[in-house]
Amino acid sequence: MSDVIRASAAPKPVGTYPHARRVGDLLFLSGIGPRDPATNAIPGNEYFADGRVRSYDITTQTQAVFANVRAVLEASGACWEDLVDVTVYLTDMARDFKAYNAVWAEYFPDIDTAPCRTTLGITALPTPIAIELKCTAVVRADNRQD
Ligand SMILES: O=C(O)C/C=C/C(=O)C(=O)O
Repeated sequence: MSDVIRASAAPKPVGTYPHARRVGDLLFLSGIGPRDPATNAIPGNEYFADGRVRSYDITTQTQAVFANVRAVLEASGACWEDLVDVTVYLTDMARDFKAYNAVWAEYFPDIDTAPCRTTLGITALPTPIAIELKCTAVVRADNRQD
């Protein structure tokens, strides 16, 4: 038995999958990117006239994806500190790792409370984004809403 989470403050999924599923204390988030929840625009992207991405700002996208993760956590009755495992997908590891890693350090300054992390370089994501996160959280007992 699991609870389906739909987060109104997070970008609409691009397919038939929920923002998250809660199974007991475990919370599994779907992969999520930096799309703006209100406009669906991708922050930090600039485009050619034909719609291809001309340039992007990985710092802006990393901050935006963290905001989206936070929105899903909050809609699930969880919080930032509940994150235990994060897989990060980057479409250009060589270009973007350093800047993304610096934003990560701002959001998770303390190694003793930061979630586990794995960063993977991949060739493409379903929308023209440069970063996507796949997160798992354990909702603390004093934070549970049921
Ligand atoms: O949220 C996005 O912009 C793109 C992410 C999509 C997926 O993770 C997916 O379709 O599985």
